[in-house]
Amino acid sequence: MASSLAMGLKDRDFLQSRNHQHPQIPTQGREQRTWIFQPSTHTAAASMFPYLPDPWDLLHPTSTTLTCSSSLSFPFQAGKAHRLSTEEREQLLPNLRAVGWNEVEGRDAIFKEFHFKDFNRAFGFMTRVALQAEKLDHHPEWFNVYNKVHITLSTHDCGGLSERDINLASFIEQVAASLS
Ligand SMILES: C[C@H](O)[C@H](O)[C@H]1CNC2=NC(N)=NC(=O)C2=N1
Repeated sequence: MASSLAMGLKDRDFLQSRNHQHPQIPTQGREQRTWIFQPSTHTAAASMFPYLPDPWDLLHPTSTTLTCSSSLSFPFQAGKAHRLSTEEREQLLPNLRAVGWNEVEGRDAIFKEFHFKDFNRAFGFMTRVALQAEKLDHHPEWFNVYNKVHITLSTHDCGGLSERDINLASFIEQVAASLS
């Protein structure tokens, strides 16, 4: 079954409430979720720091309707992470490779190097990613110099790649696209 790199932005509270309602029945097969984003608010801070994200946008992501698809089973953010199976890797990794993510040699992790126009954009990108990472309780390993950001994703809790990394990579792609 096809899966999409566009799946992202899965809200932990939402997942937990789904899990709470149906704890014994993990949903198998394709998941479709639609996220309706709210318009951005304009604040003094936003005009002073045009490339930093508006906190409203981070809590209520903006102005786009995003349909999220996943062929993987529910839940994945709540509960223990599991390493991606061979089948899941075959589905998901080509999508990631297509947008510049590569597997790390000698380690079960993925890596991508991002370039921005300047430091402001790089730091705005990192700020958005950091806040989402904290919300998901899933954090990137990263390195920044001026306009470059190197990101490695792996799940320490299970010692390798999990769907949490795919989810975060998907979010990262959306943020990078919005800043380029
Ligand atoms: C205790 C806490 O939930 C864990 O340490 C979280 C935090 N952030 C994390 N980030 C990443 N990349 N992998 C993890 O396994 C992980 N685990």
